[in-house]
Amino acid sequence: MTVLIKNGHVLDPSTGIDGIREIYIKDGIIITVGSELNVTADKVIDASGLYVMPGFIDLHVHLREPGFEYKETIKSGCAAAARGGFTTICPMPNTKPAIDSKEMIEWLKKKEREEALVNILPIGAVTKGQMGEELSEIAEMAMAGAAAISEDGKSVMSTSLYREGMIKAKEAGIPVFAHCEDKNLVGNGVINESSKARELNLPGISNAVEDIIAIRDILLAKETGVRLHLCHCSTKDSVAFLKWAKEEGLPVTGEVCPHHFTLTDEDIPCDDSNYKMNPPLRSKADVEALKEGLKNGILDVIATDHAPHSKEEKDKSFLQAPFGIVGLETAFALSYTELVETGVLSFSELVGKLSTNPADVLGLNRGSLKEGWTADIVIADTSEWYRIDKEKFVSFGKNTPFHDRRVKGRIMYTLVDGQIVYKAEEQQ
Ligand SMILES: NC(=O)N[C@@H](CC(=O)O)C(=O)O
Ligand SMILES: [Zn+2]
Repeated sequence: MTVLIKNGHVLDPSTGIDGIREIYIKDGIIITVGSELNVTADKVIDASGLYVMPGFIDLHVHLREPGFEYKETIKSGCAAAARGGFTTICPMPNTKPAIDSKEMIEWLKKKEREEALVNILPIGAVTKGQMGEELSEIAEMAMAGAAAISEDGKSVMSTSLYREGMIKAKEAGIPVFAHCEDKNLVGNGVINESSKARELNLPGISNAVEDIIAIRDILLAKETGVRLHLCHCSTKDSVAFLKWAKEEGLPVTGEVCPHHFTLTDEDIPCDDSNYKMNPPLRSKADVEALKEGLKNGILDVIATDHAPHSKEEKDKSFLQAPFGIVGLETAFALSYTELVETGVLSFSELVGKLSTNPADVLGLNRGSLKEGWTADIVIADTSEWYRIDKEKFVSFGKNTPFHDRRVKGRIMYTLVDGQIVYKAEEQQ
């Protein structure tokens, strides 16, 4: 099976290519990237006027299976990923049961082979059942294919247990992905602690809830030498701590979600739980610091924290609805519009944050259009403004604050292993 992608503007920070090229693919492998290749192929994709990039890699998604299939399944989550241009996704372990054993990782890998449209790299829980009491089988999970460990959804509050887990992760050669939230400090907070919280009469979540754990985890990484990745950074001090960690030469990276650099707490119009997520939408000063962090390379990765919930759950009030919003099908457009159109990042830098850098966090041979590498490729149109329509989402979750938002950046094709797994309606 051969594929030729013609006339597209290839944008690949890993090779520095930024211009019109042809890509020739055979049996799922990129054979040649060049000009006037003079080859015939079983399938030709005309990418005139479009950008051709390495497939995006999302280090932070929630697929909800097993246990919460009414929110999302592996199949529907993968379809949403493909529609969003993501060719590899890392599901977090906060399912029921939690992904906390070799058997559960093997189960997920089997599901990937049987029904996943995109690559799945599972993340194992730090503690058994995410109960924070006993470490899970970290070495065994790594052997079975866990790409990292994380307690996402919460922090491991026992510092000594977490330190032990980090040592195990280092021995197993996998990173730790940290959700930074001090459980004792957060109380019943549901929204950023600010005038908005007072206006809506809702209990607040202060920046310190995140910052205290962020610096603790960085210090633990310094002591143990484990590779640490801070999930969904939302505060200016998280960025400052990451900067310090990098200056110290620690193997620490940071991720930010599109909603955290696109919206502030001031944008919350009323008691609408589509604006409720963890960490919460923060202040203007925090958003500015996140953008600055993206620009100067302190924040390496853009991840979605795709957190689907049912309509019934999200129809509840801010106080009662669960935390989380969907992100796979809006991430590229929001990032392109908010960062590239405004000049915060070059387009190539954005592609780095969505593909090359997340690949580097996990040490993957992906996130590049190098010859000889797997043909995981995304093709996008950035020429036209359009409005996000949640009714078009293929994710079961429609819980987004971005319905009807004007954006640029539409995914036209997604290829995994050289196979088209998504094609925009307009191209069908
Ligand atoms: N981010 C969220 O608000 N929710 C996530 C958990 C998480 O990523 O912390 C979820 O699983 O729903
Ligand atoms: Zn989290």
